[in-house]
Amino acid sequence: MSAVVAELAAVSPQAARAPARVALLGTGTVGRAVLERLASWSGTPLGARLSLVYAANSRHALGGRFGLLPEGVADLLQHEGQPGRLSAVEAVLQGGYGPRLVVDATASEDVAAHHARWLSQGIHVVTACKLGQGTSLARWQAIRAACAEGGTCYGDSATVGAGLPLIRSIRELRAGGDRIHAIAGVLSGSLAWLFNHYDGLRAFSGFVREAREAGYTEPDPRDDLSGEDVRRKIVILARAAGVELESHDVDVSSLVPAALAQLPKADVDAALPQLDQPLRDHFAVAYRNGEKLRFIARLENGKVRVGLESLPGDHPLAGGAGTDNRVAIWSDRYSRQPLVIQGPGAGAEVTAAGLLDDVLRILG
Ligand SMILES: NC(=O)C1=CN([C@@H]2O[C@H](COP(=O)(O)OP(=O)(O)OC[C@H]3O[C@@H](n4cnc5c(N)ncnc54)[C@H](OP(=O)(O)O)[C@@H]3O)[C@@H](O)[C@H]2O)C=CC1
Ligand SMILES: N[C@@H](CC=O)C(=O)O
Repeated sequence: MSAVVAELAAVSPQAARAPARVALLGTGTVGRAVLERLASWSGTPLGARLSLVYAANSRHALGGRFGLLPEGVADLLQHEGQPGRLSAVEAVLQGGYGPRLVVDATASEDVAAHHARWLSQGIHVVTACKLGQGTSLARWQAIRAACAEGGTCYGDSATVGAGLPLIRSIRELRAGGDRIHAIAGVLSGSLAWLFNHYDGLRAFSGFVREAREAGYTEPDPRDDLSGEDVRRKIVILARAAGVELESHDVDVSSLVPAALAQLPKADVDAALPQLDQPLRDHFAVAYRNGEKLRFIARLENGKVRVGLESLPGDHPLAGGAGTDNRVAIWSDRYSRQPLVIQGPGAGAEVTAAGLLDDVLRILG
């Protein structure tokens, strides 16, 4: 029981049982799945612990002091939502007794820039967005300082491995006295899916469109293909491992040709075939050597690199299927044989479950 809840329980047992008030930002692939999971909890003990009091996307926002029905939110937002401002989040979470939480299911820089502010005001933040902890060191430090100032928690399980126990395992190893020696693996669900399906015959761009339709890519798939998404994830893991590096310390080899990188987002889809020939060439070389293409991030000796590698088929990092992330962690106790964590690393349902698991962990 948190100190605040214990204090409330002494004064008013009813107040101590008040449900947490939750603001959901983002109603896209992941946000919709959060709403579906919340709706499936309706009338259950889990559902009774949370009250969704605010929901917003980039166009509309909806507040309901006494709670919104998750199943009706998408419709209501479209028909009755008002233009939202991030400053409204604090106001709508005010009042009442329960803990206050923001769930960030956006890929928005503006929203990430608010994380530290909310945390310092006593609002917990649970996020799937990596722009909070995976960009500048200054922002990462500000988030940690804000948690200490506000007595709040930052739920980040969904930022790497879509909720797989990756960040948590690294933190637990360190809490148990281990030093982390190295981390290596596949950290992108969409790139895992692409290289598990690409056969060198059909156009790579077609597979990219399929991965986007399935909800595995970032809103702009160039964020995956350029290695930027993986850069953010390995930065988050490295910092959790005690290596406080800057984003630009990571050596990233992008798959995106310069001409494609420069296009406005609206023109990207038509230009995706620019990927086809270079990827066909990479595949042909790997195939001739009996190897598999994998997009790998490595933290070794304090240095971090990210890029496409051609690995023998029986290599420990070449395994897995679908969107599987597969990550090896070497530490004091796992010095010869690494701890290996594998499982789906992208997808709406696993990510939404990872977010809501963090919410429940914070509520204790
Ligand atoms: N997809 C996946 O498998 C995984 C995704 N993630 C992360 O989850 C996050 C969301 O991804 P995904 O759902 O796929 O992306 P989508 O593009 O499907 O959804 C993003 C949502 O954020 C909303 N949004 C943008 N800016 C704001 C804002 N200022 N205020 C409120 N809402 C805003 C968008 O609004 P609008 O609808 O108006 O455009 C949209 O609803 C990303 O950070 C991603 O990296 C993490 C793990 C796995
Ligand atoms: N676009 C990301 C989604 C999860 O973070 C990925 O492909 O892994």
